Amino acid sequence: MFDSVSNYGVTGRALKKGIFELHRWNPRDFTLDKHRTVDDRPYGGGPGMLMMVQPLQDAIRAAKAQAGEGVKTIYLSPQGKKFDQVAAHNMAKQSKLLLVCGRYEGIDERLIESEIDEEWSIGDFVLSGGELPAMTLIDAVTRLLPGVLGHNLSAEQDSFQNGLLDCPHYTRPEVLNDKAVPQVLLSGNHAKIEQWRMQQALGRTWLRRPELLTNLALTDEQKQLLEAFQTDYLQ
Ligand SMILES: NC(=O)c1ccc(NCc2ccccc2)nc1
Repeated sequence: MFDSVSNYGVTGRALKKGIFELHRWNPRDFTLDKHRTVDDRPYGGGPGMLMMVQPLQDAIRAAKAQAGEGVKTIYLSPQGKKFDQVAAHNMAKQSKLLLVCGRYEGIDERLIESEIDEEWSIGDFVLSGGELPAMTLIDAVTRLLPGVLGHNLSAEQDSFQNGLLDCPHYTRPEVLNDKAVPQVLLSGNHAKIEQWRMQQALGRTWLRRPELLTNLALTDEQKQLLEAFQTDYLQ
């Protein structure tokens, strides 16, 4: 599964450039029985299985041994803290991250207490494993590492970089399905273009995710731009 972040795109290139390393540890390789069992039954009964403790614990300990000092161990689960761009920025400052991906109904609570530093969730939904959340985290964090994105600028302007949704984007042709590109974008007036983009980001955040605005301290200029957007919209 992790080939998708190691062999393609921004993350694949960053790996190739040596900007980050990715090591995989599969509990199945730490099994001691001939069936290579990695699941186990839950005490108290109930549907589903849990990750069997011994292979997972041994895999985590082997990964920590290889990582050495200063590794932060993260468990991906629906019970974790909600991952967002601020969390991605903080994680990008960590030199070593160990991502534990659960399957089945998860892992023994005692393993979380003894081995996990932080529990994170990428959203309020349940997936069949923690691998896709782990790859989501790898992608979001890697993009923030120096040298990964062509222009660091695009990382800053990335939506959610400044806590706002992104502005709309346009490319060729100038007229598409009878719709023209907003004139300001063809004007070459970069101050006006930047202002228009900020106004669109503010307006779209107000329309689609107003709760994001409550956490932001808008500058006077941003307040004016948003008010103008709202007046126009409510016309
Ligand atoms: N929302 C998420 O980040 C997420 C993480 C993992 C996951 N599935 C694996 C799993 C299920 C139950 C308990 C622990 C792990 N689904 C969603």
